[in-house]
Amino acid sequence: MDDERRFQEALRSVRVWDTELPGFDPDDAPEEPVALFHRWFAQAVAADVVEPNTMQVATADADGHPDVRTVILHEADRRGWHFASHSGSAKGRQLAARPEAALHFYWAAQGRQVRVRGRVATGTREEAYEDLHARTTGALASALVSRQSEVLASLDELERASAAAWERARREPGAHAPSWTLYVVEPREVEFFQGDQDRRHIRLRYRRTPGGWTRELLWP
Ligand SMILES: Cc1cc2nc3c(=O)[nH]c(=O)nc-3n(C[C@H](O)[C@H](O)[C@H](O)COP(=O)(O)O)c2cc1C
Repeated sequence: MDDERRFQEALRSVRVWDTELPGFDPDDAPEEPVALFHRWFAQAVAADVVEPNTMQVATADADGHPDVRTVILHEADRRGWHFASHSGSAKGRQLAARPEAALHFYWAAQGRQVRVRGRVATGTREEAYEDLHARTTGALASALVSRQSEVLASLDELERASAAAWERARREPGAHAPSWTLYVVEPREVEFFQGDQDRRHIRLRYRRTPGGWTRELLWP
């Protein structure tokens, strides 16, 4: 059997939501989307969802071509959804030129998806510093290797730069990582999707309106 055939068989053998899924009553949803996100996040942790704090961030480049990657959620509050990265990376440059993003969470064990769209605010240098130094030595070492998304000549070069960054992070825990930047996606629209075995999926969208948030159901 060739690889393509094996791939197709593996693909068709996968079942989606072949498990007990939680319910979701939109009438019981709070007025603000971040409150529902907090509720769902706590339920994801309780349900042992693997790495529920990872999310996909979509941006667009100067030609309008979409781009997407995974990052770690650092906070979700009234301001928005926070993550951190290097200002010189592809996403950093794209956000500097066009500060708009979409976020995506998928928690498979619960058949839940959360989507956020909005403008992206850049945190201050102090906020980025505080955010980074509240994290692990590994996070600091990684931030000190600041050439994210540049072409790498060899794995040896990475090995040397990483070893030097770990050594510095251990010796100088207060070191600055100048390109490390905090980004906050300020929600304009947030959608909560609850999958259902009978495919009567529930979608609840929050839209920011002058008076606050409008909630509406969407056809699945
Ligand atoms: C689970 C996981 C978590 C990640 N977290 C971050 C993160 O918090 N910040 C970050 O800059 N990159 C993170 N990355 C790496 C990004 O996905 C991506 O490779 C990198 O940021 C370069 O993206 P860009 O070229 O679009 O800028 C993570 C990757 C994975 C798989």
